[in-house]
Amino acid sequence: MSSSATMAVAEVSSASYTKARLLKSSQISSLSTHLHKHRHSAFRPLPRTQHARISCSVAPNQVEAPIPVQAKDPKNKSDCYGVFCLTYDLKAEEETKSWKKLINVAVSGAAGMISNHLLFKLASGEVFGPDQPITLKLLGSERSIQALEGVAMELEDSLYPLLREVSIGIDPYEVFQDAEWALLIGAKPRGPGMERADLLDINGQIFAEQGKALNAVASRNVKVIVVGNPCNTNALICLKNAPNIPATNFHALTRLDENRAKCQLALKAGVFYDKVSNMTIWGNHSTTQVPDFLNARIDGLPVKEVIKDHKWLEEEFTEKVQNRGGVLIKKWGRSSAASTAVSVVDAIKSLVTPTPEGDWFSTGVYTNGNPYGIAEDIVFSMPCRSKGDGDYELVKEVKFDDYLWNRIKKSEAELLAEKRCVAHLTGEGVGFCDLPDDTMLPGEV
Ligand SMILES: NC(=O)C1=CN([C@@H]2O[C@H](COP(=O)(O)OP(=O)(O)OC[C@H]3O[C@@H](n4cnc5c(N)ncnc54)[C@H](OP(=O)(O)O)[C@@H]3O)[C@@H](O)[C@H]2O)C=CC1
Ligand SMILES: O=C([O-])CC(=O)C(=O)O
Repeated sequence: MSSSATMAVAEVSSASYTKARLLKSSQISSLSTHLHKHRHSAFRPLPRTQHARISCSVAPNQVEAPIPVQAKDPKNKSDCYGVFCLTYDLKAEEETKSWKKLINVAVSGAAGMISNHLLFKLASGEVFGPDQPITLKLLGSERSIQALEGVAMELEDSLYPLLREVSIGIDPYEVFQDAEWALLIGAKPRGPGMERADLLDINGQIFAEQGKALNAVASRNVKVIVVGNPCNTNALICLKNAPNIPATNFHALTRLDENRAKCQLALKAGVFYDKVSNMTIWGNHSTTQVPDFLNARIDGLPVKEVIKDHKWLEEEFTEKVQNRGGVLIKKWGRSSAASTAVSVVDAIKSLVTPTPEGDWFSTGVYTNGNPYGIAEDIVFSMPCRSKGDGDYELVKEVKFDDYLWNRIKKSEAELLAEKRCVAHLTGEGVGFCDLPDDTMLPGEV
């Protein structure tokens, strides 16, 4: 069925929304963009017109007039934004076997810089594929709700055929409802003079609340990618607050570090970066992270056989990757946003497509029964493979030498200290911060 056939829409007035509060006219765009009600939201504008789901039963190459269906019970009607309230009966489309079932993707910090790149990639089909319709559920805050409306308007204006529904809200218990992917990007940036312990506490509270919300309302198999820093410990807090979701479903984003490491090795070896494989980032997404040149390969060969300057590998290369984010901030005046969004795309794709034979990817995952001897009960970046089903397994065939292992232990010590610092947020007692030294996020150098 052509996408134009699937896009037949109509709108139905619903008298049943008697409790509706009207948007101020200045808040209503010419496209009738609006927010629907938000149960716990401080910001609860409601539309003048209720749009109902439309049945669109068509045979291939035929477009039938859309058949209005009963407006849903307002209590059950999911929130939606503007043109995305005009939806399609996917069941009819599924009969054609050409579309997959709609997938629900929740994004926090949706009005931020990373999201400004990521959302458009998600909507375009670049991430989940050209036959995968998508719902975007965008989480903001009172501070960002206007900006979030702007984001939703830009999504409307982009006319993505795969983007079927967009909702915006400030309550994670609403926005995360039935989420199958949760991309947790929103977090307070560390300001001048702020202690790492303060950042852990402030952002930890955000991730504790969001973990609880996911636990309560998300799909039982939701995959969670934590981007907001400090992402490893935020991911740990999140998973501890979501005991009904498998801990293996939580990831801290270290894919940007992997991509940065591949780029530096390619530059040094004088090859295009697609020749670099088996790149592991071990540990924390911080300046203690360990880009592993012992197991990585260039054109199928061990890196150390291709790059003979081992001093460069141990010193310059490692520091370059660890500090790349900070150097970029100095140039740009803000942290990596586009390349982070690209790396989120890579991270998701690595989980939904089978890993190429012999290769692997890095992601920060829960260390429960890891084969390497890394401390249990933290979120640590390690080498993984996926069958493409959204899950992963740890790669066993990696080797260690003293250099690599000592570095891994340093990052492990940092993560254990971060964990002690947030014990009050993981339900494990009183938080006590004895961070080894004030190690930094990649962007803080
Ligand atoms: N893991 C990785 O590889 C990388 C991680 N990052 C991290 O990703 C996160 C987002 O980066 P980016 O999109 O560039 O940042 P932005 O500053 O553009 O957006 C961050 C969003 O976080 C939200 N936020 C939540 N709590 C607060 C708070 N207390 N104060 C201010 N804002 C808050 C805001 O949204 P709202 O008001 O809607 O809640 C804001 O829009 C940061 O933590 C950054 O350090 C960045 C690059 C790489
Ligand atoms: O510290 C930051 O916000 C930026 C960051 O994580 C990175 O560039 O890797």
